[in-house]
Amino acid sequence: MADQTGVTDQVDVIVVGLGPAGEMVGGKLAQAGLSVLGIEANLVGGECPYWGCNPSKMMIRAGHVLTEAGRVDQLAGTATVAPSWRPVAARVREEATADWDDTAARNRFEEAGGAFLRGRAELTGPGRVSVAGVEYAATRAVVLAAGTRPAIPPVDGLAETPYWTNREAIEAREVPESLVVLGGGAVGLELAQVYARFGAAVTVVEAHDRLASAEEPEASALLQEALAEEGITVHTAAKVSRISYDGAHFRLECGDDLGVTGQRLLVATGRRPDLAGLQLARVGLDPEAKAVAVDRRMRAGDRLWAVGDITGVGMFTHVAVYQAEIAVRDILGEPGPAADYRAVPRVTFTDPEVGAVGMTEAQARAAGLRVLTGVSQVSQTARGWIHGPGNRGFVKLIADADEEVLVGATAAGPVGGEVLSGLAVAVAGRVPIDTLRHMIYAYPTFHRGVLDAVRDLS
Ligand SMILES: Cc1cc2nc3c(=O)[nH]c(=O)nc-3n(C[C@H](O)[C@H](O)[C@H](O)COP(=O)(O)OP(=O)(O)OC[C@H]3O[C@@H](n4cnc5c(N)ncnc54)[C@H](O)[C@@H]3O)c2cc1C
Ligand SMILES: NC(=O)c1ccc[n+]([C@@H]2O[C@H](COP(=O)([O-])OP(=O)(O)OC[C@H]3O[C@@H](n4cnc5c(N)ncnc54)[C@H](O)[C@@H]3O)[C@@H](O)[C@H]2O)c1
Repeated sequence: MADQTGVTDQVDVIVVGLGPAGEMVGGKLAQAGLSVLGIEANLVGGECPYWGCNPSKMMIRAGHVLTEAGRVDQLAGTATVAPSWRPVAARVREEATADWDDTAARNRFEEAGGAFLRGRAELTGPGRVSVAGVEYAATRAVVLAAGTRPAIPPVDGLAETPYWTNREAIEAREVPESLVVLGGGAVGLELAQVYARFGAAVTVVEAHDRLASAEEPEASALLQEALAEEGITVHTAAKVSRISYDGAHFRLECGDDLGVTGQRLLVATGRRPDLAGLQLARVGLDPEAKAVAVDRRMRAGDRLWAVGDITGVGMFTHVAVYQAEIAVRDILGEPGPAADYRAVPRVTFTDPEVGAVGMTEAQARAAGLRVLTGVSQVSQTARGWIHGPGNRGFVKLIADADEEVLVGATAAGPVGGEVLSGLAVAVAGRVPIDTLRHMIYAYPTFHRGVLDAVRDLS
């Protein structure tokens, strides 16, 4: 096999899937001296560098530049802005993805000492995996790191249409005249705003009664307002009953009185692992489960570990690589802390950017905590006032009144994901609220809004 180098049928460790999680586990175990076989069906690096985090953030960066340039008239003179998708598509091709070529990542893995096999793996039993009918055995560990794929809802007609997932949206060489985005979560919102900023007439259709429903309701309201201001149409609580395509346009039927049309349709309704395809039942695990259940050391069974999105936790690259480090330590028998998800940070890179960590207010109340909340508005801070146009946002803190620590926080605004950093430390480190109230915050920063929110806790 052309893609097969130094592959033997018995190794210490087999890693199934070389996305951010599997690449890290495989590379580190190989560097530690174990014989590692890494199996990847598609591109070494996974979803994040080729169709996820990196190219989408390059697109978002370009959209932000356009919007900032549009504010010159209000702040600094005059500017004429003429959006062009050409440099964006070129940068995604040339800089982010090397035209979807994983040679560099594969070399990196092999230079770390791993043996690489391109193919789709399935489990054949404990410690055993097969690819294209050839079986491989691992004496020490099989690590499942097969990630997820888009969850396509069973809407009548959808499967017969040429809909986009994140992959086509990232690979696009042109901006459609109109785009319908099904799903108002992270993928849908980030890409909806990018495409709108480059001239598409965008409609977001969300089943839940608010956008970004995993986050604070204040974040949902903020995003809805910001998107509307940019001309994006948002339908929430929309139940799509049928989708059709007439060769030029998609049409979504949402009940009796709403029909939505667009030249392209992006389906962004979540992601699921393909557990049946991995033949999970052959190692005694439930292939119908939503994710592979793991303990706090990423163990999923006898000589079996799972890391990354396939575990259903977080579904972020930073969680995937966090779990990978824990699995590496556990497989090597090294000491170190077990997984702790109390302070998982997450950022939706819209404008305003929504950063959050730990629990939302609703989650804290559902957990039975005696909850205090504190809110400040970016526009009412000195920095927000100086910033002017584009200063929408807030800080919301969730505190455990008995423990006198923060258990969650949201920082939404121009650099919400960066403001989040201190809040993530406060939640992870259980910094006493009294300390947060009496420490010094640099003037005039966006993060000074945290002090106003701390003072507002009640
Ligand atoms: C549009 C978009 C934007 C995103 N933006 C961000 C962001 O800004 N920040 C963030 O933290 N996260 C972001 N994410 C999420 C991030 O991409 C994932 O959390 C991350 O890629 C998970 O890594 P993973 O290794 O678990 O899985 P994946 O990256 O999905 O990698 C799994 C790999 O396993 C391979 N595979 C699957 N089945 C098999 C098999 N049977 N045999 C062999 N190989 C197999 C796949 O081909 C794939 O390469 C984004 C996702 C999307 C879709
Ligand atoms: N910035 C980031 O870190 C980032 C960016 C993009 C994606 N991601 C990750 O990728 C994963 C997938 O993102 P996603 O946005 O696809 O999933 P998601 O679960 O975040 O959002 C999916 C949305 O689609 C809606 N939905 C589901 N079925 C629907 C239907 N039939 N009609 C209308 N709406 C429907 C849901 O209510 C939800 O709001 C996320 O878990 C996220 O962790 C992260």
